[in-house]
Amino acid sequence: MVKVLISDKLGDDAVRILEARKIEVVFNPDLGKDPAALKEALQDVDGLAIRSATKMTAELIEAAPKLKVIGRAGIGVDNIDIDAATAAGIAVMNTPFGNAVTTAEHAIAMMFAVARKIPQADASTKQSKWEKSKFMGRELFGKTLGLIGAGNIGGIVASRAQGLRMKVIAFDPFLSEEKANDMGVELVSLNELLQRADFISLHTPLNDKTRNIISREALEVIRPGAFIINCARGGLIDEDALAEALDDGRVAGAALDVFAEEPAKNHPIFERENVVVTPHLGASTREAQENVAVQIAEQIADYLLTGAVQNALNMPSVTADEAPKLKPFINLGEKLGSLAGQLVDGAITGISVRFAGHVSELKAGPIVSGVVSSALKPQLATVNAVNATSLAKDRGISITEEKTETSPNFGSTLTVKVETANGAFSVTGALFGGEPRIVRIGDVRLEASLAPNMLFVINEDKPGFIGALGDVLSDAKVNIATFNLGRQEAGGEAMALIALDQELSDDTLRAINALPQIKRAAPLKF
Ligand SMILES: NC(=O)C1=CN([C@@H]2O[C@H](COP(=O)(O)OP(=O)(O)OC[C@H]3O[C@@H](n4cnc5c(N)ncnc54)[C@H](O)[C@@H]3O)[C@@H](O)[C@H]2O)C=CC1
Ligand SMILES: O=C(O)C(=O)COP(=O)(O)O
Repeated sequence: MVKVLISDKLGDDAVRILEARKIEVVFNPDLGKDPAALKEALQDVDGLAIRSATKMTAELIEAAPKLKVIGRAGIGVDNIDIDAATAAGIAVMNTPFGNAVTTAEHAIAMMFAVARKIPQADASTKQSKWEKSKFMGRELFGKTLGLIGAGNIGGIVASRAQGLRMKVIAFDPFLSEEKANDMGVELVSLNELLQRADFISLHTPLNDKTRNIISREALEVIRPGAFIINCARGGLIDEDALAEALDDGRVAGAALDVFAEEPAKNHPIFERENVVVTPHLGASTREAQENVAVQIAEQIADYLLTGAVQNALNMPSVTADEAPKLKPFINLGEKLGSLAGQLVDGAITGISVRFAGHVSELKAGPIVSGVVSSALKPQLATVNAVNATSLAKDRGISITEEKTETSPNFGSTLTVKVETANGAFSVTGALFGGEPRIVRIGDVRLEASLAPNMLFVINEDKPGFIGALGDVLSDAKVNIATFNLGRQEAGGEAMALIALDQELSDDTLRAINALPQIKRAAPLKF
């Protein structure tokens, strides 16, 4: 039975959805905070659903031998070592839209809270102080809001702020002018934003480019009296420099939902009067949590049960409709890649996949990943379908695809060509009753299904060879299951793919290679 662990606080709907799909669920919402216990619990799970409290480090990923998917019920994935997950063949998914509105609303709420000192006024009033003049605020109308990052959440914040009649400018190097125009947002440089914005709100992911984007230097050029709102990630701001800027008045106030270290307790910035804080509540509404719980449970179940891939950060998407159509071709591609990868000599420099017939209408990415991972397997033990194309790229191996709509003799064929410095090897396959068959090797037609143990032979097409080969195998007590022959012309070069019931020993292989007609004999494993 497929097993999924939920190690963070997730809506009950997630458990209901997974169990309805006959998945065993272990729901322990406190496990994410206890890495040692989490490590133990990861031993035998196929899927993991998390929020931000669970930190999926390389060490934990390594300790999860069966894990196939990590599902983040939310947006930010900086708590997951995606490179380590990819290397381990684990799909990483998030729910990019489920909590975006809620988080944008929190940013707007925080902007109001810090501009009108609502939390401070609330606390004082409840202490019966009635400090009306102490809590003089700032109006948002007509002010400039500077967004650092204007994607999903930033875009929603922009539209809400425009409703408040604020002027919205943004620094986002990946946002096109066209999209910014559609949003009614003026694109500016980071420096210009810092100098012009009355309110600055952060909405980028945390990565090496964005870490400390509000640095000490940035705080030095910031428009005096600006407010900063951060509902994205703590690591985006140099917190020590912010504390100083708050103290000397350069920054009028800060509203922080997120912190470099979480949970943030006794943080020095809490002592500042002009700071409003919440405990990473951006996504915490009933609506958003329902959305992300349902979405991640469905994505994890789909992936584990059908192979459909949605919202993955390290794999191409495959819809639930596409998955069953792709599956047999992925299998065929893997077999062809494996055959070619086992037979080429020397480091692979290029892999090409030719799609002919109906298969050319399917999504190529997952099939190509299957081909590349199985072709590279004999040379790269760590390769898998998730990391195959990126590993190939790192090694300078060219990956090409070609599509033609017709396939003369079959409904669909896949041809895989693997190149090395010593030459190229190409093999074509098709599906017969949904099962992979080899239909051509190089220019030679032959028809063979694949078995766990096989022998590939190239020989001179002369009488007596098959009998001699049969004798060697029979002496070694190796039974021939199927024998598939092909040749271009009589008396020329012939080829055979032979399925064996037993594994070949080195001695038997030596004896086969010693046969006079033999040009090449190589064992294959599938
Ligand atoms: N406080 C909370 O509870 C929540 C926080 N978040 C955080 O909000 C972040 C943003 O979420 P979305 O808007 O959905 O992501 P998104 O991917 O739609 O938008 C991010 C934007 O940042 C931009 N960007 C990337 N690198 C940049 C850089 N170096 N400088 C400036 N802009 C850059 C991108 O081009 C993109 O437009 C998430 O990554 C997550 O960390 C998300 C949900 C809840
Ligand atoms: O979705 C995100 O990126 C968030 O930061 C939300 O975090 P949470 O699920 O509330 O721990």
